Amino acid sequence: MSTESLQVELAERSYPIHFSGSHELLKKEVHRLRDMGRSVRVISDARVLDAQPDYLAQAGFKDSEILSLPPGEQSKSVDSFSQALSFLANQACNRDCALFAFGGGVIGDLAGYVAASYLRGIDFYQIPTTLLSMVDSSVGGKTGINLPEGKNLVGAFWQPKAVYIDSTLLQSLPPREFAAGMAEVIKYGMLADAGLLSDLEDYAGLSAASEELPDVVRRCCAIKAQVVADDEKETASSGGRALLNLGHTFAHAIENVAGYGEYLHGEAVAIGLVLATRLSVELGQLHTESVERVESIIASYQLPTRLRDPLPMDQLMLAMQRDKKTRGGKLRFVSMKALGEAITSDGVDPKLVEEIWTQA
Ligand SMILES: NC(=O)c1ccc[n+]([C@@H]2O[C@H](COP(=O)([O-])OP(=O)(O)OC[C@H]3O[C@@H](n4cnc5c(N)ncnc54)[C@H](O)[C@@H]3O)[C@@H](O)[C@H]2O)c1
Ligand SMILES: O=C(O)C(=O)C[C@@H](O)[C@H](O)[C@H](O)COP(=O)(O)O
Ligand SMILES: [Zn+2]
Repeated sequence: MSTESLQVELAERSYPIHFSGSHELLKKEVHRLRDMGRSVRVISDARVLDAQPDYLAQAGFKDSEILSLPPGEQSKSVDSFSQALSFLANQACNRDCALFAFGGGVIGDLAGYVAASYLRGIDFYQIPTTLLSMVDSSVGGKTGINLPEGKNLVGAFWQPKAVYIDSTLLQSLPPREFAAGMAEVIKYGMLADAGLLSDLEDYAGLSAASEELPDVVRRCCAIKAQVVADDEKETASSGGRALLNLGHTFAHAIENVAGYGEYLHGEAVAIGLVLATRLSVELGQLHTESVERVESIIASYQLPTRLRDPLPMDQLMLAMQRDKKTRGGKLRFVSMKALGEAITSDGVDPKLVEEIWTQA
């Protein structure tokens, strides 16, 4: 098992993802920035700061440099965005200020978008504290916030300068949040790595204490780093970065229609992965037994495979129309031609999609 850093190769915007010794490396970077006369600020949430009260101080941050927001998806909003910008402006942060995100995907996405926007762009670093943010959201530079009309409808591509992954932070993560992160891990197996998917079947469950976990996290980051390096801004006409969206056209509609926070992002992704598998079967790309296999893997990681209660079809279909992959009013999905090999499928018949929703 390698613990060496990975590099996201993006020419002058390339950056490392650190695994081993990441807390020490973070501390060094904070000192380096201060030695250069630069200021540092952190955006985090109250639950993370409660669960990890000493982590930031030990890395060299002062309390006055930290903005604490309420935990949860509701903080990925225009209001929190505005509050964070005012925090920086009130402290007279200049362009030499470096902003650190200490939290899960909500904090990372929000802080990244703040960094992309404040003074037209300042340096940004990711310190992910959830499994989901370690394997997915801290890497790749998709930043943004939600609107009442749809998930992640506002944002920017803004790459971090470095990502510091310290899996000891997961010791305080609640089991439901750990499971949510596993949904994105399963997604990587389904979209690009059949071997990872069978390993997940063999493990039949993982926790923060599992010896296999660091390797699983690194494998996911390696897939993401490669996909992002090949298609940073999701502009490939087929395949490319859009493949990381497997299950998400369904998932984002669920999150939006049920109300943000009702389903965790990972829980919605888990249901979306089952629906994307069903869609692939209906499109003639996968064997029907794949549905049972995917459901069984997802359930073995304590994730839902179905909606708790039905959601209104018209609202789900409307939310899907706002998906960023939609082109010329036509729905574009990520499907699979094999478990472990995703593809993009254009112009999927909305009637078929409605039929798939009835099985959610
Ligand atoms: N930018 C991307 O590429 C990308 C990828 C995947 C998901 N996302 C986004 O990420 C978000 C979901 O992220 P998430 O699942 O990390 O949720 P989150 O950021 O809401 O964190 C989950 C919860 O766990 C708590 N928490 C975090 N770390 C903790 C720790 N170490 N100990 C104790 N509690 C801790 C938080 O306070 C929060 O209540 C969604 O908004 C999703 O859209 C973005
Ligand atoms: O990094 C990507 O690209 C992804 O699609 C990763 C997803 O897990 C993530 O949820 C992302 O935020 C979705 O992006 P969106 O463009 O569909 O909003
Ligand atoms: Zn996701």
